[in-house]
Amino acid sequence: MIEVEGLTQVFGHKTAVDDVSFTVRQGAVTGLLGPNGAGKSTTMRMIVGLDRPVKGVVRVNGGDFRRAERPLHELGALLDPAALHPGRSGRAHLRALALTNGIPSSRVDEVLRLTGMVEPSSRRVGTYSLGMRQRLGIAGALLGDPQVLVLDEPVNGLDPDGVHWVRELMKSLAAMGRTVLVSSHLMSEMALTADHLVVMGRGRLITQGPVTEVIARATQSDVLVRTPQAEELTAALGTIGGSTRRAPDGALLVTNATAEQIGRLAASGSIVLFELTPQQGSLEDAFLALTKDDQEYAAGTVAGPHGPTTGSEQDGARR
Ligand SMILES: Nc1ncnc2c1ncn2[C@@H]1O[C@H](COP(=O)(O)OP(=O)(O)OP(=O)(O)O)[C@@H](O)[C@H]1O
Repeated sequence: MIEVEGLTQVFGHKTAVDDVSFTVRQGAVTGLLGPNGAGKSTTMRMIVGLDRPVKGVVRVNGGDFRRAERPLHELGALLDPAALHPGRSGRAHLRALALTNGIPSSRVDEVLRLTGMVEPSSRRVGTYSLGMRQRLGIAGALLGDPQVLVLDEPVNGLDPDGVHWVRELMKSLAAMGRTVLVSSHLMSEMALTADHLVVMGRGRLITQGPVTEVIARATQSDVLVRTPQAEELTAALGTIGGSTRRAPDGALLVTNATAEQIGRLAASGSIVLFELTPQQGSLEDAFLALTKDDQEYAAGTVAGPHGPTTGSEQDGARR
């Protein structure tokens, strides 16, 4: 378990993380989401003890991870794969890590096999692709077979096979009772992987909770209805405060009424229904709704050959 209480980090005049509190439970994958610059990496760096918060407390399995006797058994982290020594081979990098942490070198071979890195492990890290660095970083995080994993953008640069592998790995670690905190910008991937979410924006906590709850809270849940008696159904729904609009394919999208209410209304009014399907918003819809006021770097749209391109990370839609 990871407990974060009132975590705050300041860089010069910038409050990168502002009084953030959340809990990452064991036995689940928790996704840490937020727009660029939201403070995710800074939060993760404080959790793993790389940076000291100006305020707040982090507890890993109830204690201070920086005082752990066998840190790699307690917590494994993937934070910055670019920070690997380019002149060392992948195997040498892991061996050095293992040696300094009292881990047998047989475990190096195990994690190399687990991450599909046996073949390139004798090559210098400087020759690795981004995806290979990610795999080596994950191998390092797994080296101590830790109870807690903190992975910053682990699927960045991985091919579809690698993305699938990381997803299954995280799920299997959670199923074994481990604590997994992972950040990603890939909402479709997070929707498939995470059980819980922590959403940040501009350094602050926006929301946290089970994925389905976060989506339900942030998106409108319509019910899709197909009926040859759309007008009658719309009128009937009006009596209970429901409203309808047309989907592009002609179906009705009903707001402010549950599938059960619609079914009952239709039955009592002898209205024929061909389909009655609750629609759930996507995680991407929820993310965009939750963070719409917290986009530090909002891009503009390309207006076409005669219009200007507005907004960019450089010209700063910073508010
Ligand atoms: N060492 C640092 N010195 C100064 N500012 C920093 C430093 N590290 C982070 N920041 C700033 O703190 C804010 C949060 O950055 P952080 O990298 O934690 O965000 P993030 O959510 O991980 O973003 P991204 O999704 O783009 O990786 C940003 O405005 C960033 O520029």
